[in-house]
Amino acid sequence: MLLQGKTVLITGGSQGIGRAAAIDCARAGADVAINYLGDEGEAAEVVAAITALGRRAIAVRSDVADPEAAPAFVQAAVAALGGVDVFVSNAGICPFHAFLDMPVDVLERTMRVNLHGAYFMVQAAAQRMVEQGRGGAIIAVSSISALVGGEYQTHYTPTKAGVHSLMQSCAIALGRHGIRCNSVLPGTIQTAINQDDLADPEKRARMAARIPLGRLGVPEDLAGPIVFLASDMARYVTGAALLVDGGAFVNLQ
Ligand SMILES: NC(=O)C1=CN([C@@H]2O[C@H](COP(=O)(O)OP(=O)(O)OC[C@H]3O[C@@H](n4cnc5c(N)ncnc54)[C@H](OP(=O)(O)O)[C@@H]3O)[C@@H](O)[C@H]2O)C=CC1
Ligand SMILES: C[C@H](O)[C@@H]1OC(=O)[C@H](O)[C@@H]1O
Repeated sequence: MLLQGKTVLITGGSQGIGRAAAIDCARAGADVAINYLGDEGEAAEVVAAITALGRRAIAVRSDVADPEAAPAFVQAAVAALGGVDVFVSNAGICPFHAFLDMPVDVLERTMRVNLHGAYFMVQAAAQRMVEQGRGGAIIAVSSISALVGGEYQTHYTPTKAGVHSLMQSCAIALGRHGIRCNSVLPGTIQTAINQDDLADPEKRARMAARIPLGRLGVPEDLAGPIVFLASDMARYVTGAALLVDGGAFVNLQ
């Protein structure tokens, strides 16, 4: 099994992409700690699903935007599961809004959760990995939006470009410790984050029409690429960005 004996930490693991990644990491042999913010019931379901696979799991409720949350999450995972081998920085929000009247609080919250939150969490995980002295793998969930714009995502796309850039710089800073840092760039994946946006049938059809593989993504489409980057199969891969978008990005005409 690709992640046998590893401990994986995932932020935003209670639903969507984080949930699918948490369960597939467990299926690949890992014990898993998830962080989440809102629904305790959903987090408990993920823990139950992982336990049913014969792996250990914990859920820690905290806001990734809070700098104190990062060391606390890592410490809780170490206390319960024994260490940190893989860290997946996934938690994120995308409150769609027009540019010209963007409220300051929406802009700042999006930056704090998506970018500052990723920074604090990745830093705390890396500190622990360096202390352990056995290397590790860090994967950030960036986006196709790191490479292309969105009319109602002017506050969001810079955070995703930032997360991608964070992984590139961390690959350099942490390479000497045997810690690999990569990002995945999902296209449009049907989750709670875009439920309202994709409720417009015309927009949904337009988004799907530009995807060569012929459909929008589902969270499970990200799980395989994340497990791969977490595993020793990717042992010489660092500083890379893996588009997981059904081909949407390359489809100009
Ligand atoms: N869906 C898509 O099309 C794409 C998504 N992405 C990225 O994937 C990541 C996951 O998104 P997705 O699965 O779609 O979204 P979901 O809304 O389904 O899941 C988001 C997860 O993040 C958690 N979360 C949100 N805010 C915080 C916070 N402040 N602190 C801790 N946890 C938090 C949520 O917890 P809770 O539910 O408890 O609040 C939930 O577990 C995001 O970074 C997003 O930007 C990238 C490209 C495309
Ligand atoms: C939330 C969006 O639907 C989703 O998030 C992204 O990062 C991409 O822009 C997707 O379209």
